[in-house]
Amino acid sequence: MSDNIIMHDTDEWIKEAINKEHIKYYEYSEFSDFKEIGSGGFGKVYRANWKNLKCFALKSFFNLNKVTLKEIVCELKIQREVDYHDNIIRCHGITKFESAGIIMIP
Ligand SMILES: Nc1ncnc2c1ncn2[C@@H]1O[C@H](COP(=O)(O)OP(=O)(O)OP(=O)(O)O)[C@@H](O)[C@H]1O
Repeated sequence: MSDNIIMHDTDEWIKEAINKEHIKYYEYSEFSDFKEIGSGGFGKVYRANWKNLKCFALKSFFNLNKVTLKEIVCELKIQREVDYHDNIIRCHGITKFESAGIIMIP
């Protein structure tokens, strides 16, 4: 399988999950007051207000390439299996800013 196909499949998995409402899509413009709170191997983590109603942690990615996309899909699949547990941080959805995808956590 070529890299392009992997990229396409992974991208399609996210689009399909959003279309089928397994993952909620948030408009990036609904967030404000970003504050950097941490960083990991794939990118930075921000705290931001959503519609001035609620705060979320937003996980951003330095480089949204095929490897990162595969990691995002893998993390979302694992989260789906374990998100019933109180000690597991839930993924609330996904948003997109320019070329950088961001996953949200409460
Ligand atoms: N939901 C959250 N609430 C508060 N802080 C968070 C949250 N998620 C991540 N952080 C902060 O951001 C840092 C980086 O988190 P992230 O999940 O990106 O990386 P990691 O899992 O620690 O490392 P890697 O990405 O290399 O596996 C954490 O160590 C933590 O300080």
